[in-house]
Amino acid sequence: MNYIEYIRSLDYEDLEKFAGKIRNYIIEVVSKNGGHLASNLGVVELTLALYRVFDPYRDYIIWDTSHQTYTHKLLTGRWELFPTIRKFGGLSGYTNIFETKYDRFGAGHVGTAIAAALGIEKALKLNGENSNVLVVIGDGALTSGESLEALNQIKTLNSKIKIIINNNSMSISKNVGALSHFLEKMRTSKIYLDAKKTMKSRLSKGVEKELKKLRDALKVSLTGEDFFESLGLKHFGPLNGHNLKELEDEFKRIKDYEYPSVITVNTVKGKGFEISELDPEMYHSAAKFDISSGTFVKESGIISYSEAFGKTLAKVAEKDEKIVAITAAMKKGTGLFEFAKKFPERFFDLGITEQMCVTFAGGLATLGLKPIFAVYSTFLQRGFDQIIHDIALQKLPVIFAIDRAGVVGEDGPTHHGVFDIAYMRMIPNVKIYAPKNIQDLMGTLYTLLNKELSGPVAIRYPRDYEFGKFEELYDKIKMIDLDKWEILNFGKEVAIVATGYPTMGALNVAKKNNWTLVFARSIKPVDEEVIEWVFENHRVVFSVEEGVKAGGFGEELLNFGKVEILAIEDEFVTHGTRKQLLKLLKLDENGIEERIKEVFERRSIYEDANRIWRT
Ligand SMILES: Cc1ncc(C[n+]2csc(CCOP(=O)(O)OP(=O)(O)O)c2C)c(N)n1
Ligand SMILES: CC(=O)[C@@H](O)[C@H](O)COP(=O)(O)O
Ligand SMILES: [Mg+2]
Repeated sequence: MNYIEYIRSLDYEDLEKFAGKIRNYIIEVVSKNGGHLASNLGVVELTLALYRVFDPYRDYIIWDTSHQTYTHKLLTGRWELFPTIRKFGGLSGYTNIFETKYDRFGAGHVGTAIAAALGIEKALKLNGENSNVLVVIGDGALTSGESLEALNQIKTLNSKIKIIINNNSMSISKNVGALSHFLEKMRTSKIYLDAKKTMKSRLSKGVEKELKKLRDALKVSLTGEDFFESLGLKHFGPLNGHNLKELEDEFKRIKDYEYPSVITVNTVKGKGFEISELDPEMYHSAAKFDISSGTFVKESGIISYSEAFGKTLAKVAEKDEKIVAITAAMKKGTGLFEFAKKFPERFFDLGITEQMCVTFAGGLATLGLKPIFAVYSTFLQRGFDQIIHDIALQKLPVIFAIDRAGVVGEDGPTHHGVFDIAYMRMIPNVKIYAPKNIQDLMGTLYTLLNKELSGPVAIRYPRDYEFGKFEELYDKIKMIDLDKWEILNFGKEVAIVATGYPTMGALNVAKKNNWTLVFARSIKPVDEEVIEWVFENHRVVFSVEEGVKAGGFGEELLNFGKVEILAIEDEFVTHGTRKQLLKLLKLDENGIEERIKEVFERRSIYEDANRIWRT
């Protein structure tokens, strides 16, 4: 069925009913699979109106971040497959050019759409093609550096793109920063909206030009100088993002507009499902939930790495006023909730500005504060230059709490945190630690916060959890000799040197097979005494890490002897549960054992043959 033709055939009453049907379908599927519920519920009408006026099969509609593209997916040929979304082998939770070419540009990270759209528009022009190029971007994503860089070039590039701002005043948490205040004023200015309505109804067609002038002046007087117009874009709206007719009328009006334009659309994040409307932050990236109560389906008695990190930080910070925490719009995900509540003056949510967060932390560190930037591994990729140029070069004692290190699960390849060992390890002056479990993460953090640091430090930990209670774990917390590797099992022939999350699985394998297991909490520096002992006393040495092989921990060990590296090969990892992916990568217990036995057998056959040949 061609849903684009179908939605165009409906009158507004039926279209509204269809919007309801889409909402129910999204709620039903997300309740089973998890996903970006609130963001998607907010853009149902926006997507319908947009696709009645513009053509997703002909025009180029680029969705920023693309976590809000479920309606787009449903309308562009994926209705039946939708229940597979985010599941292993199923649809991606984001736009993906390998899924369909009507996902015009893949994303997952914030702020890429305007730049991509400008490139696409230029390419179309150079190819002699003529299609509309549009961007749909959230108010949160709009504030990221890359969006602002691209906005700044629109006029110079003679672009005609149309940018639709989905203005719901939310990033994941409340949106922050001056631009968000500007949008918020636009959104809530009842006077503006009312005045606009009155003017429209009172003035005749002939004075429309005057009306527009008046409207612009009014906009400026209420919100300050119009940010977008000062960049050379025409600014329309704000529109009611849940009024299909209002949206459609305005989209039609600007369809053939010859200038670059911005249309602000006010939406309610979580719209149409009371539970998510009331708490859009909780249902931004929702786990599976019970539809009637909204309760998340999760095991009881568990604690996540993020939670343990955040609670430990908040506790230690009670006694140390120098500790300050930074997030790039990820307060909830990184577990900084408690810290933010307890120490608002020492907590900084700088919006989606990973680069800035790194340098900001550097500034804090120069004057003796103890900054800790809690950030997902995949998003810290944005701050790579800043880590080198602003932090490491100057040996500034900034702690990078790298959450979601390793495979993250259902978010897939845009979000897996598999590159941080490689991108941090290559930088001089940086120390990197990878705890083996939650107790160890707490001890590592506690130690780092209680000692004098000589330069930047990273701790990496996964999107995972364990059974346990924070208070009990905190009672057992102790200072750790961080750079000392620990031999957790003494065995024969084979030695496994493991770092981070896979260590505990590897330990079971080692015990079962009477092999040596060394836990390398410190990826950098290497404990040279222990690694030399390992090579002197074992026939085959394996390294295990949850990260890419190229530039990873195993490669560091190659400087000391021959190592069989168990890590992620040179490929992007798909989406699925963390368990499924670790199995796929052979980094779970069975996989580690299987690979070691395979290599060990191969090596033994080779060595035996060699011996026979020599005698
Ligand atoms: C570079 C980067 N940093 C952080 C994130 C995490 N993140 C995903 S969506 C989002 C909020 C986006 O807000 P907005 O664009 O307003 O979309 P909404 O969900 O409100 O519709 C954030 C911070 C990301 N995807 N990419
Ligand atoms: C779209 C995005 O980048 C975030 O919403 C991300 O999906 C959150 O991931 P967690 O669920 O791991 O916090
Ligand atoms: Mg938003």
